[in-house]
Formats: sequence, structure tokens, C-alpha cells
Amino acid sequence: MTAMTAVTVRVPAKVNLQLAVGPAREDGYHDLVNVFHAVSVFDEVTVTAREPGSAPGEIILRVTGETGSGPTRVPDDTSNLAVRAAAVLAHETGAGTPITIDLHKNIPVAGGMAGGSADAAATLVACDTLWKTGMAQQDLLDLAARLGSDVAFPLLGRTALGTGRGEVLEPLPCGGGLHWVFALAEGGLSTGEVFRAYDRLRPDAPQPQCDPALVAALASGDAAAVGAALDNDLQRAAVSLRPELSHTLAVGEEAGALGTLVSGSGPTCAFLAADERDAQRIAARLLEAGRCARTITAYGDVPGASVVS
Ligand SMILES: C[C@@](CO)(OP(=O)(O)O)[C@H](O)COP(=O)(O)OP(=O)(O)OC[C@H]1O[C@@H](n2ccc(N)nc2=O)[C@H](O)[C@@H]1O
Ligand SMILES: Nc1ncnc2c1ncn2[C@@H]1O[C@H](COP(=O)(O)OP(=O)(O)O)[C@@H](O)[C@H]1O
Repeated sequence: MTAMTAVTVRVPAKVNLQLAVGPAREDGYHDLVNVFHAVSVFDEVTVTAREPGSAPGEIILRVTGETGSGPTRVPDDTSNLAVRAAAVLAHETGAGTPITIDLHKNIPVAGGMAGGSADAAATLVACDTLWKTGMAQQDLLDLAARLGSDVAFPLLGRTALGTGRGEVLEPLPCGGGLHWVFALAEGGLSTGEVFRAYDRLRPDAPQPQCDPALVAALASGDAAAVGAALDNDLQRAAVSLRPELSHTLAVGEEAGALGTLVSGSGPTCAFLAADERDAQRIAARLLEAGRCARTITAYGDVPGASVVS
């Protein structure tokens, strides 16, 4: 049998159906109630073993596709979350052999859809497979949480409730498919800056609570009720940094979306549609109104990071 030399993993983006944010903690993070929902916008991560004799531990990174621009551009050095994920797994297991990581990105960069976290999760799965480290799911989830608050979720995918800083996950049943339109903005927003704007706007933030109406609507697959329950505490903060987002949200509302909200820390706006045709119609209206750079239609929920070859 020949040794495996390359592993490709497909990993989804997320939208947050509820994002309730508590007050700033002493460690600078915020306690969250974060209802993650994985959608059919995928990055692909391929990890390839390099020739024996290459410097051990050295990781080469290549990034293609949606790479972003300006200060939020995807880094192509060791600060890239995918490289950090491979390095952490190698360090924990002692298994790291020289690899090349190819990221093919479709998830909008710094758009509040957790593309970097998705790449890190996919890299953990790809390296675990290539290096045959045989990590238990819970060990991968723990490693993921060390890399970032959002990195554990794309390992699970589907729909899940995240508490703590978002890394403590519990799957939530989603009884029916949901159809989405995402309106992409020019340039990204820094997650840390959005949380800081939130602290200025809500110095009195209460402890976050999960909305039972959303959980019930999801379980029964009632898209209209899910739309009515969508809620994001970071939305005001994101709009305060990018006032034009309020116009984008208004176009979706006028077009009759079942629900509208900023995705996570933004600036991507998410619109829940009744079905795929409705999603195409809302996307066309957003483009006609000239209120976004680009649209993507997608559905959820979808599985988490999985090996495709
Ligand atoms: C807001 C959310 C919603 O899912 O994601 P995005 O919409 O940006 O993708 C997440 O909470 C982002 O998760 P992630 O992007 O992994 O954040 P991290 O790397 O852990 O933290 C980046 C910065 O965000 C702030 N942060 C993050 C998570 C949290 N619970 N409280 C925070 O205050 C901190 O300022 C931290 O320095
Ligand atoms: N693999 C990666 N893909 C995208 N961004 C990355 C990656 N690794 C590190 N980053 C950094 O993380 C920032 C946030 O990117 P991203 O995860 O796409 O957005 P968000 O946190 O808004 O969901 C980027 O601006 C970039 O500087």
C-alpha cells in the first residue's frame, strides 16, 4: 500500500442565528450565547506531505481564491490560522512532518463568517488524517478552542449552541433546510474592534440568555419563526463602524426576507429566504439597489469539516 501524500478537507462558513454578548470579562473576552449555523459556502484545504529531507516542521502556505485586501487580507505567513493549527497539532503529538498547505478560499475574508476559523479546523482534520495522529473528537475540539473562539464549531458543523466565549458547544436540532442570501461588503471588519465598539455602546450589557423561541423554531423547521427570532447584539456595533450596512439591511427587509441581520461581527449581512427562488430574488434586489459588493446564496445547515479525498 502506498503512503497517503495529500488530504483535502472541505469546511463550511457560519452565520450566527443568535449572538447575545455579555459584559467584557477580565481576560478581555465576552461571555456569549452564540447559535452557530453552518452554511454551504466552503473553503477547501489541502495538506500535502513534502519530500523527505525538507526542513522538519517547516510549513509552506499557498492561498488562492477569496484572499481579501488591505489590513484584513489573509496572511500568507505563520500568523495564518491554518499554519498555527498545523503547528499546534504537530507540537501536541510530535507527529509534524514537512507539509504544504493549500487554502482555496470562497468564504468572505473578515466578513463575520469565520473563514479563518474554518481553515484552522479543516487543517486540524487534514493533518490528523495525513499524520495518522488519530485524535479523539474531543481532543480536536480542545485544540481548536485554543486557536480561537470560533474554531471548534466548524469541526461539528450543522447548528450548535456555543457558550463560554463561544467554544463550549452543544448541537441543536435544525428540523428543516434554511435558504440564505449573504450581502458582501467591500473590505472587512476587525472582530476585536467590533467587540470594543459594543462595550462603548452597551457598558451595562446583561449576562447573555439563549432565546427558547429560536431553539423551538429551529427544531420544528419553521423558517418564518426562525426569521423572526434572528438576533445579533453585535449588529449595532458593526453598523456604528459601517453606517452604510443599515441601508443594505433595509433593502433585504423591503424585499420581504423572513429575517435580516449582520453575520457575527460583520460586515456581511445575512437574509433568510423562504426557498431557493426567493433567495435568488432577494439577491437580485440587493444587487439592483447597489447596496453591496456581491451576493452569495447558500443553504444550511451543512456538516462540518470533512475529508473529500
Ligand atoms: C464574533 C464571532 C461570532 O461567532 O465571530 P466573527 O463574526 O468575527 O467570525 C466570534 O465570537 C469571534 O470569534 P474569533 O474570531 O474566533 O475570535 P478570537 O480570535 O477568539 O478573538 C478575537 C477578538 O475578539 C474578541 N472576542 C472574541 C470572542 C469573545 N467571546 N469575546 C471577545 O471579546 C476579543 O477582543 C478577541 O481578542
Ligand atoms: N486562513 C485565514 N483565512 C482568513 N483570514 C485569516 C486566516 N488566518 C488568519 N486570518 C486573519 O483573520 C482575520 C479574520 O478573518 P476571518 O476569519 O475571515 O473573518 P471573521 O473573523 O470576521 O469571521 C483576517 O483579517 C486575517 O487577518
